[in-house]
Amino acid sequence: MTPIELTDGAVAISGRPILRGVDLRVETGEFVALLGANGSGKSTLVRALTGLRPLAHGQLRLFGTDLDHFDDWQRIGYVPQRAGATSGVPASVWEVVASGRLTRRRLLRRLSRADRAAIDDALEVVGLSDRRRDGVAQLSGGQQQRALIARALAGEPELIFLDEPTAGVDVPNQLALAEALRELKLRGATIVLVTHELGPLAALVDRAVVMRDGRVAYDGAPLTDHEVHDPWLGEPHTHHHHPRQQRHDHAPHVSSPLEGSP
Ligand SMILES: Nc1ncnc2c1ncn2[C@@H]1O[C@H](COP(=O)(O)OP(=O)(O)OP(=O)(O)O)[C@@H](O)[C@H]1O
Repeated sequence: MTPIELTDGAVAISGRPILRGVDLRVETGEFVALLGANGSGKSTLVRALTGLRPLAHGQLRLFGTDLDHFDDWQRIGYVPQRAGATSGVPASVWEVVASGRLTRRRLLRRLSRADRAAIDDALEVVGLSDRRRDGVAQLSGGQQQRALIARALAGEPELIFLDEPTAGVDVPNQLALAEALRELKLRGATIVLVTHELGPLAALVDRAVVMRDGRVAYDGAPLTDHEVHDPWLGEPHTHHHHPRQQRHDHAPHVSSPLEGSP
């Protein structure tokens, strides 16, 4: 089942059009980077794709089911932008990660062995096993970000959205994050990641979707930062072909960071 199929999606906030004519299809196991300038609509698109922001127009299907009928939310993980996410929460790292297991647990049941194993595994993947007893407030910003990612991973989602996970994160933490995402990708997860700059994540990304003024301006092979700013992208692409086709078309001309990798 195709994880995401958005057709002609539009979002308006307080009557102002924010997204228009957005077509986005993401296949199982794809790692898609959502790029674009501040205010271009990346976060709004992710909120629309997770059902948090209603569509004014268009159709969204998640895992083959129309959003109106979709109720399998445990298949989806969402790591929102970090600002304020953990402020004032006197929880331990383990508790934060364990909270991500809630959607899989029956209310008022004790944690099962499977729950505990998933929590341990998530901590391991993001490299925070040794910090499990610490309060989240004791962690650096980058480590807090990893704890939030582990929380999403504890639910064992098949499709995961991450909004700016590397913003304000130092290089060692970016590398740890890239490691965690590589592991997720190896396990077959579908990943949609919002970012300004790919940095160490570039090698993992299969496809770049560049937003501009609430529309998809480019959908295809990942570009280097230099190419994203090239004048030939000045005219928004009208996005007629299938992304795979487009990626193929571009492959010979684009020095993608992926070329030559498996
Ligand atoms: N809750 C809101 N109320 C009013 N306007 C909003 C709201 N959320 C987003 N917008 C507007 O929608 C547009 C797109 O915002 P969005 O956050 O989706 O962009 P973005 O590409 O994610 O940018 P950033 O990188 O700054 O997060 C912006 O003009 C923003 O001001």
